[in-house]
Amino acid sequence: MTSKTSLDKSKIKFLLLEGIHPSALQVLQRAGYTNVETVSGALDAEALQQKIADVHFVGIRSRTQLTEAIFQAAPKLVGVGCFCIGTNQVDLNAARERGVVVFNAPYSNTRSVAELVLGEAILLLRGIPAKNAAAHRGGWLKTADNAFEIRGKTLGIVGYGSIGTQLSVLAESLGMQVVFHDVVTKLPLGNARQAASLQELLSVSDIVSLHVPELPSTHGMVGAAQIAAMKQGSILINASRGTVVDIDALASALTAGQLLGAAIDVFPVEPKSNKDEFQSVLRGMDNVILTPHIGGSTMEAQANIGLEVAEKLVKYSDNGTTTSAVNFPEVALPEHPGHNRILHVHQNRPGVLMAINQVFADNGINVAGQYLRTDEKVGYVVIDVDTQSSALALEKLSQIAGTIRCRVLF
Ligand SMILES: NC(=O)c1ccc[n+]([C@@H]2O[C@H](COP(=O)([O-])OP(=O)(O)OC[C@H]3O[C@@H](n4cnc5c(N)ncnc54)[C@H](O)[C@@H]3O)[C@@H](O)[C@H]2O)c1
Ligand SMILES: O=C(O)CC[C@@H](O)C(=O)O
Repeated sequence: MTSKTSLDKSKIKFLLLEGIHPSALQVLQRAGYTNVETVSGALDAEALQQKIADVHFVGIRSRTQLTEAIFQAAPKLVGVGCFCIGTNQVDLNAARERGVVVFNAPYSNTRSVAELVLGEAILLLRGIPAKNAAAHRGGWLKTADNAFEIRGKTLGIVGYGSIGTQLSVLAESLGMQVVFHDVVTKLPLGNARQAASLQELLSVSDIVSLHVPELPSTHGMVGAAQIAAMKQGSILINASRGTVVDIDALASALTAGQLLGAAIDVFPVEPKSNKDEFQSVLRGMDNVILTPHIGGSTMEAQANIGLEVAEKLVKYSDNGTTTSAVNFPEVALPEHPGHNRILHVHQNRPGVLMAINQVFADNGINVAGQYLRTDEKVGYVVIDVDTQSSALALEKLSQIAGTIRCRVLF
């Protein structure tokens, strides 16, 4: 599979889905990319397959599934921007094998999630969701029964990464004790401590909050057995991914009164748009805060994400830099004044690099700069050449066996 692109900016097409913040559009336009289509929601597979056929860069959030079939339908695609943290909605291998670079925003919404979780913990400890629901129906639940301060309570954080650590610091500032569980040994912040196991965390925590990525190993990691191991009267919060918690098991534990309450922001199946009905066995439970996957949805976070990811796409499109790509060899490149830059993505197997260099020797093309990074599957070579040599070099490099994609930047 070989393809070539060497387009001026007005011909490079961007498709931004799922209501990505206008800050992204501004970055693209400032950088000279005017061919940008924005769509407020996600597209279903069929509509996306049609629309993506002539697109070079696509921007998505968590609702758009970029599957192998979608990549097959996108011969011109060179880059994906996930305007969020999670990249589980993208088949990262399918992208890499086609030379499509995927970027995300690993930090911009972490504070928003941490703040939401803390707010929910306070509200649930006081029984506010149920009191609020009752008041809306004309009820008056004035009681201190089962209402607690957050001070002195133990917060169990599962997944001590960017969000988990922020939450840890904020929780301690409120006087909480923090215990965390992670598959990696992590430096505890403040007075937090790493639990010996998930089991231990569940057994000591008043509130358990989940912050792991969607992975095969996190699928169903909180099921009936783990919920049963939680303290009587404790609280479960999930703002990670819907596949992490067995919702039926959670509903049973809430009905049985084992848990005081829960806050769930992410679900195994989420509505495709704001017009579709949300279905869950948790609907109607007054001690459960249900939110529509908005942990990271604040104006601040979305504006920052728009800037961050759009800048990464622009940088890759302008000069080939792949720094912080989630599926691709990372190369930080200088500018290339006075030269054309060729980007060559190839299968990482013996002989390809030699063939690349042979092209320059055989054709008398002087190399002004060369940069290489590989991973186990893919090699990414960037070569700066004299402007008059780039067409010939592009033609010859594109013919090398093992070439996935070759294009030139002016
Ligand atoms: N609700 C929202 O709107 C929202 C917003 C942002 C992120 N998220 C989700 O939250 C997740 C976490 O975000 P982050 O930025 O903190 O990610 P991160 O990668 O910084 O941290 C994840 C942590 O989980 C740990 N981990 C992985 N597998 C584990 C396992 N099986 N058991 C225990 N720990 C495990 C990792 O070692 C890492 O420390 C994201 O992947 C995303 O899915 C949701
Ligand atoms: O904005 C979204 O759709 C996803 C937000 C969040 O889950 C993330 O992964 O950053």
